[in-house]
Amino acid sequence: MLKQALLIVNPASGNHDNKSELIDSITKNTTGYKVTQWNTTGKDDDQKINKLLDKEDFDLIMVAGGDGTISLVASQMLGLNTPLLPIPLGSANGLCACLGIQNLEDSITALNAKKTIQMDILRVNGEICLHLCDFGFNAALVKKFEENEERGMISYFKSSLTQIFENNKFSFNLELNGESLNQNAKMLVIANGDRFGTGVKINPLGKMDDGKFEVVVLNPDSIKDWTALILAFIKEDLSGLDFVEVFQTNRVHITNLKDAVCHVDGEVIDDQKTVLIELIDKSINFFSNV
Ligand SMILES: Nc1ncnc2c1ncn2[C@@H]1O[C@H](COP(=O)(O)OP(=O)(O)OP(=O)(O)O)[C@@H](O)[C@H]1O
Repeated sequence: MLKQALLIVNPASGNHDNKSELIDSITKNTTGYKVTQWNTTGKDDDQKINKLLDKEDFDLIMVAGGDGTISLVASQMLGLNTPLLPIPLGSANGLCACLGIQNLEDSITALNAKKTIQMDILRVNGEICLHLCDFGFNAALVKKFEENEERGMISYFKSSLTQIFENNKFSFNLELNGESLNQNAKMLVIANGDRFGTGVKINPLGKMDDGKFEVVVLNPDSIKDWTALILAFIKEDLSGLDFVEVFQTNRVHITNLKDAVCHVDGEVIDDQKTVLIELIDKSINFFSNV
């Protein structure tokens, strides 16, 4: 007897010319499943997905979209045992990058290998966060991208250089592991995963199923520091850099003293003066290739 799969598709995510063929090939490649497709609408999708999941018992949930769509579906699956197969059809796909899923073929590989992890989930001021949340340098880039039409790696590189020369300085108070720490930083990253969607490994210690997350404080101040940081990213090893500190925890309270821009899984959230980030006691069963 065929198992039941729900395929949730965001028709508006990413920028794929051949999206409908990709969606068709998902159904063709999931042999053994009867696939029901449901498209997001951009309005009250959380409630609609909640109803769908309530109405029927699915054996598999597939989500084709970007981080925002995967996060939306995941937020309705807390406490469910049903595995979630992410299919990277967004523009950045940071979460999928951390799961070793770069494209549709990788999703199918993970499905066929039946490899899943019980992924830790963070809550950031009440909102679900699967992948990472950061303040300062990278969040300002994400915000520029949201406001700008320009896309692609060249534009990302140009914006990064501008940001380096702008040299915006931020400071934060962190309450974690029973300590209160004041930190100056160009960027503060709260990471469940190990990398950005661009592939840059910002958190080499990151494991998404280890019951903790990392707080990475980066404060490069000179061209020499930035060069050392870029080399460290290439080597995927941030150890030995005196302007980088990494803390592991399951709860941090952040006071954003100089109003750094913040984003959660790629969605910019402005005016976050105080932010509580904690691991919640429920995980989600995600297909993964790592
Ligand atoms: N049918 C729809 N029409 C327009 N917008 C939609 C529709 N369905 C969902 N959305 C919007 O899509 C956004 C989420 O997109 P998502 O993050 O998945 O993709 P992305 O932005 O292309 O990728 P990434 O987050 O990886 O950069 C939400 O803002 C949601 O409101």
